[in-house]
Amino acid sequence: MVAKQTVLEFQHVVKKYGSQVILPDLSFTVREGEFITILGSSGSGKTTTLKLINHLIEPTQGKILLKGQDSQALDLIALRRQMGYVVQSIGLFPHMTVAENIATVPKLLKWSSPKIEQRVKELLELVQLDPEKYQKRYPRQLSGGQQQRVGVARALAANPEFVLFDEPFGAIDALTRLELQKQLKTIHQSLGQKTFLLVTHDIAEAFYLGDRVMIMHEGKIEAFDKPQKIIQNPPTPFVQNLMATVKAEQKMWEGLE
Ligand SMILES: Nc1ncnc2c1ncn2[C@@H]1O[C@H](COP(=O)(O)OP(=O)(O)OP(=O)(O)O)[C@@H](O)[C@H]1O
Repeated sequence: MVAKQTVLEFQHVVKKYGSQVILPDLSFTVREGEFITILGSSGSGKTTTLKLINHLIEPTQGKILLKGQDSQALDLIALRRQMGYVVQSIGLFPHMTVAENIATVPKLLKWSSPKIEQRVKELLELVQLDPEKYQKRYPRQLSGGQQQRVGVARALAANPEFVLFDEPFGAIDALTRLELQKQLKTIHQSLGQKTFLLVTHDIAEAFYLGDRVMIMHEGKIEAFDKPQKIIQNPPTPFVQNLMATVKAEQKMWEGLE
């Protein structure tokens, strides 16, 4: 099997706000088509890491390479075009229909109307919303889960190579969340070469979705490996504690059976 190329690399990235060190020294690589989940407690630097990738913020020191190129040297618009971004608050434009929301970036890129219409339909089908039924609705006429599906469709609209998800299902009820997690996994598999990075503090979500899971604590990587490997061999006391919490929770459920 041919090894997949590295598409993202952090080289000794430091992020500080004033004298507060958020990321003391972060290095890691991601390969094309991987689904990476970033798990960590509140304030561990997960969102900061995502924001650095799409240049919402700049590193204090160190380099971020995108497909081998220093991302600071890249044109910001071209860089953002390669990246879809999905956030917890969804951020759909309230005065635009579902179709208009999804079409935002294709319109900026001046795609033709038939091409945009076709893409909107295709994406709504991908996220399992019937285009006939939903494309003319406004966000307020959708449930939270449906809105988040539109958010995913919008992020994928211009066919970006990277999609960044920041707690996309954080505000969604447990049942819908499970459904969306399954769908997202299928979407990632069906798209083939897209690289997904998803931030969460839900352990089950991170381990279910990630080809590799990055566990962060106080701005440092405590583990970055396949879920099974982390479960079998938790590399640090922090990760061991985290795994022990999962086991304790399982026991609690077994006790109820
Ligand atoms: N603009 C800023 N100025 C100063 N400090 C900031 C700024 N943005 C984030 N921080 C701090 O950086 C740290 C990491 O924040 P970050 O949002 O990356 O955490 P997180 O792991 O995503 O947490 P959560 O799960 O709560 O969203 C926090 O202590 C936060 O207060």
